[in-house]
Amino acid sequence: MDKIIINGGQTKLEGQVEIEGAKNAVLPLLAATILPSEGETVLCNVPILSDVYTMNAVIKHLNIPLIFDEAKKSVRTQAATDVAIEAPYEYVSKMRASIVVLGPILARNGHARVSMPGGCTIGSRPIDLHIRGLQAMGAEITQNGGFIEAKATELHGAHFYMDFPSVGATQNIMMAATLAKGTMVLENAAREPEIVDLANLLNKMGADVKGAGTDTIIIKGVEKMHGTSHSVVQDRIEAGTFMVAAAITQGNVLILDAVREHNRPLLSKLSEMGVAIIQEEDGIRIIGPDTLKPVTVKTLPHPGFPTDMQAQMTAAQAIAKGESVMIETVFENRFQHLEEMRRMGLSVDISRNTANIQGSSHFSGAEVRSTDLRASAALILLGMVADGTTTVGNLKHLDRGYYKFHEKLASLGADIKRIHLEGQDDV
Ligand SMILES: CC(=O)N[C@H]1[C@@H](OP(=O)(O)OP(=O)(O)OC[C@H]2O[C@@H](n3ccc(=O)[nH]c3=O)[C@H](O)[C@@H]2O)O[C@H](CO)[C@@H](O)[C@@H]1O
Ligand SMILES: C=C(OP(=O)(O)O)C(=O)O
Repeated sequence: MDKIIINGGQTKLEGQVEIEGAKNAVLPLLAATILPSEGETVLCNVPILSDVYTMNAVIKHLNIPLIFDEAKKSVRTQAATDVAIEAPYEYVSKMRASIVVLGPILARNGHARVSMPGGCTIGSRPIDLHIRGLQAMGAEITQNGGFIEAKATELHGAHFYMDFPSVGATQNIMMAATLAKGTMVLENAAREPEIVDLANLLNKMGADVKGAGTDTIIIKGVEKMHGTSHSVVQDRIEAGTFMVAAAITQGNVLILDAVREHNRPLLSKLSEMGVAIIQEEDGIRIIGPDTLKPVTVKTLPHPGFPTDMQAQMTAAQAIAKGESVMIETVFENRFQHLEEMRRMGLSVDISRNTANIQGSSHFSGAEVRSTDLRASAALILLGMVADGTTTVGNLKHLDRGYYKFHEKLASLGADIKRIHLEGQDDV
């Protein structure tokens, strides 16, 4: 078991930080390597994360030769002629995003079996929209023994309206439609930058996808697809996490190559809090003020405020002068970090999906435990401004989405280290 130990209170982060390729982009990009029937695919700027190893294992299990060169941060796959049909529980239970292999396996084989993803600590993770979209394209879907099984003699295009712009359902339907007969029109589609990145890869592979990044995506089916090369888009959530880190420590940090367009809602809220945001040639500089102003934030699908930045933003609201409000509309159970933050002195009232946070200039270090991926980052952030020592445990969540997080913070001046305790496992 590992723990992160932070001596906080005095830190003012300074310097510049490099951001990895996006976890939430690379996972569907890896799933897309199922689609080509010829050639090699090379993905560059691949982040070194436990979720990437899990998705690599799924792809290899499907008979697709894959090499992950960590030194070059690249993944190479060879198109397979005999793609297997099943993604077992072993992988899907580790990572719900593995459900995005359903559409591509079905497109290649006319038959796919994927273990049901189930819920997770941040809320239930239903896949009704994935299923209804594939059914609209002619797939027959059954659920049995914890598996979802999809069969289609021939997938065809259709009009499908999603009553919520689900990221995963958009990706699954897009990928299934690339090799279908005719034209698929997907309305109220998710608009995240990671959707655009997937569409770009699919088009380089020979697919015909238009409109990604808008709420209507049109996919014209093609006969076959081929390998290509592609660089993964930058992780806007990792970039956003470092923006908040600079903002709360009265820091001055250049987030290298950060894309303003991808982080517009966060930058707008940070600016409302009094943070200086300067666009430079090499990235975006964030300068934290002496005192942050309180803000009301509501999470929404892109281009609204991302739920994946909610926990980190509450660390900023916690130290703002006055009362802030956080409304979480995407996942029903994503406030567990606030309970841990109470151990450090946070005063918060939580009622259903709304947290009223009383800002304070005094927090004290404590032993806390991360409950999910972004909770782990948020606790580390608050640990940097709390007096004394904060110890953050259960880091398996952090390792799903952040590469060398403590080393990057240390290089900006934080007093932070990671220790390994023999013989004790995360639970
Ligand atoms: C690997 C990845 O990219 N993960 C991201 C992706 O997750 P993911 O793709 O799972 O998120 P979705 O956009 O699908 O889910 C958002 C909401 O829609 C609901 N829903 C979803 C599908 C469905 O068939 N039915 C349904 O009701 C979910 O319960 C949830 O309340 O987008 C989320 C929302 O931005 C992010 O927090 C995750 O980091
Ligand atoms: C919730 C997240 O990821 P996932 O969908 O992979 O659980 C996240 O990245 O914050």
